[in-house]
Amino acid sequence: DFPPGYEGYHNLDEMNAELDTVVKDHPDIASKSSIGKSFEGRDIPVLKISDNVGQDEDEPEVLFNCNQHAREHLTTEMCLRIANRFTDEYANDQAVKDAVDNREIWIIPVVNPDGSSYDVESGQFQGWRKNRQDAGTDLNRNWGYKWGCCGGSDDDPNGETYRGTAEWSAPETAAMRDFIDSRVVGGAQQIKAAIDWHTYSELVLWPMGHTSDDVTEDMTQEEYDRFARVGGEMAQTNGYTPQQSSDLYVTDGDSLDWMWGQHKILAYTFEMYPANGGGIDGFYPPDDVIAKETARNDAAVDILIREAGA
Ligand SMILES: NS(=O)(=O)N[C@@H](Cc1ccccc1)C(=O)O
Ligand SMILES: [Ca+2]
Ligand SMILES: [Ca+2]
Ligand SMILES: [Ca+2]
Ligand SMILES: [Zn+2]
Repeated sequence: DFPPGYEGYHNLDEMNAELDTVVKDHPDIASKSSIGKSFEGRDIPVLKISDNVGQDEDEPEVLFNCNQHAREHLTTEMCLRIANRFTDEYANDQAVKDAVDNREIWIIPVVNPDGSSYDVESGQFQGWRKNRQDAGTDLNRNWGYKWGCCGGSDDDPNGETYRGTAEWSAPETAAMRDFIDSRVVGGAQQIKAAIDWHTYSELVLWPMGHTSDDVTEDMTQEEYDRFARVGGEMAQTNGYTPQQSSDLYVTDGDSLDWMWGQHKILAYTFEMYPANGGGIDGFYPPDDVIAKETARNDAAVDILIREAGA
């Protein structure tokens, strides 16, 4: 479990219990299911929030996914903040009610349950990033858009950005693919916008990651400009720095390139608090920052949900 000073973070059992409580307290607007299993056989839960939650309604869909990278535990707290806010506030916040009544919101708090569990189970942080398949695959280099194309990942299994043996070789990314693919209804992808949450550096990132070019075969100038405009709006509200993800460094097989390249989902990564933390310690802020550093993103989340209907 998490060490002393970190009790406020949810381990896997606590995360699942939290989702169950949300559904129990709000059965008409929340439901829980699984998108599949991790390498070690753990469920990867997904929460759906919407009016008439048991129906697939013709409403723009939005995806928030967290904890692709095991040690980035603050992101799980971000996903749980979204889950709680859009259910608890439904009755008394008109903006929240409008969002829930006119969107279908999907929340995946832990994409990498094996890695996340391994990172804390000894009671001492392991600084682990990858999944727990063999020497570990970096899930954010294993997605299937131009996988391994561009020097943005490692072919050494011991490397921190090891891309895996093939695109989708990690069960966790394959489960994400299958879930997102399943949201194509009548030939149209229903998920219009997404945030893939990471830590740390306080950045709002948009595709493409595999090249530093703004315009590519899969991104027009207009589409790039929309990413930048909305990214700038969101960064305005949380004080993060907005930029193309490749401005940070080139990546291939990352989530954003596939979500946009394959499905034209307006997909961002938020790198959360701290701005800089001096190496490994930056991944482990004490639990007394959770409330502030998750609420800090409420307005950006609202912008993304609005934008899904644009
Ligand atoms: N969270 S992080 O420190 O690993 N940074 C991310 C940054 C990132 C996120 C999304 C697309 C490209 C790059 C990474 O996967 O390297
Ligand atoms: Ca609905
Ligand atoms: Ca729908
Ligand atoms: Ca509705
Ligand atoms: Zn990350």
